Amino acid sequence: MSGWRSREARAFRSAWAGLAEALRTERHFRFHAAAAAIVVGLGLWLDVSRQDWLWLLLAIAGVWAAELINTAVERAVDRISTDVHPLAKSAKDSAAGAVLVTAMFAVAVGAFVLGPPLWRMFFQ
Ligand SMILES: Nc1ncnc2c1ncn2[C@@H]1O[C@H](COP(=O)(O)OP(=O)(O)OP(=O)(O)O)[C@@H](O)[C@H]1O
Repeated sequence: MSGWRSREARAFRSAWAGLAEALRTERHFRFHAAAAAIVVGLGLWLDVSRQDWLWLLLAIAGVWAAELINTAVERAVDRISTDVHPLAKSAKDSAAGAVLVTAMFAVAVGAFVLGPPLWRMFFQ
């Protein structure tokens, strides 16, 4: 393999390892992965439109990406020092806030996209 290709392959393997490690070690990430699996299952079952799939996938990707960045911030902060410090708290709280924002967006998308067909199915 050429140098460029092997560098790309290594970068891809590292990125994949980061995702796999988060799945293995981060409780919150596993929760989001399970939620995503349920949403995808519901989307298939309710046969949502292609446009709605884009919203659902955007919401899932946003939460996963924010959760991975949150994990990276937590580990980088702890790598520097585990001492209690207001800046360490601020960095971790901000990163957690990013996850919260994307999770709220995902809940809204889920309610808009899956709410009406679920309502029709169970109550009409
Ligand atoms: N070094 C620190 N200095 C001050 N406050 C901290 C420090 N480390 C953590 N905290 C506070 O504790 C909270 C939880 O931090 P922690 O590193 O345990 O992450 P977590 O949210 O429990 O995530 P996880 O369960 O994925 O490890 C942070 O959001 C922050 O408010």
